Amino acid sequence: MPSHKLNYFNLRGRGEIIRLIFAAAGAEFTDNRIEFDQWPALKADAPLGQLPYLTIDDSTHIPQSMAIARYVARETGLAGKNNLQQAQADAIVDTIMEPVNYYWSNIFKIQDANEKAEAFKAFLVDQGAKGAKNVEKLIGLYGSNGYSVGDSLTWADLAVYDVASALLSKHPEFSDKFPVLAAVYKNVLANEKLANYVKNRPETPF
Ligand SMILES: N[C@@H](CCC(=O)N[C@@H](CS)C(=O)NCC(=O)O)C(=O)O
Repeated sequence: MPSHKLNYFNLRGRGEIIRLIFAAAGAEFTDNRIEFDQWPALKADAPLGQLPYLTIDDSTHIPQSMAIARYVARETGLAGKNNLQQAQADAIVDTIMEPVNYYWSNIFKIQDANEKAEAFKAFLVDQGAKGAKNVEKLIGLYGSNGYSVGDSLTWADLAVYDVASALLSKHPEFSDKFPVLAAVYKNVLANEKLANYVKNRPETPF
């Protein structure tokens, strides 16, 4: 395997799905966490002036979190066992990313704390719930035994875990509403490598 360096802020954000894939595979990578005050001086090095980007063999740079995650999943055998499973995993990830992208574009940037809390509450009952139901529907069609696709771990499980953990840590009551997501979440944490990674990763606000 070539060498990999993930360049991202010291946050989970759009970079954590990529770290989770490396961790699940037990694959080596350099986790280059950039502090906000370092970023202005480094921005010009990023292919699109944004993070994350992945540096392969110290020479090639790939931007876009989902393109990087899909590449790492393929490199590590976590993309799905065949072309069909890969499409199923992609469909699940795209479905999860719809509410997540809505959150980043519309809720995250609200400055006023009360307004933000109200907007987040509304988000959970509309975009959030719709996204979760759609993901549960796809997992019902493609997955089994706590796996989103087929009967083994794929990056779709890690995407479900990443989003569900942000939600379930603040709103544990959602496990009753979304039992299929909660089962994938539990299954991911039953994986020793992932449980260790999650236990030892840096604490960040999001
Ligand atoms: N579509 C891109 C979005 C990347 C993005 O919005 N990155 C933000 C951080 S999450 C960023 O680099 N912000 C700093 C900047 O634009 O200078 C992806 O998924 O990677």
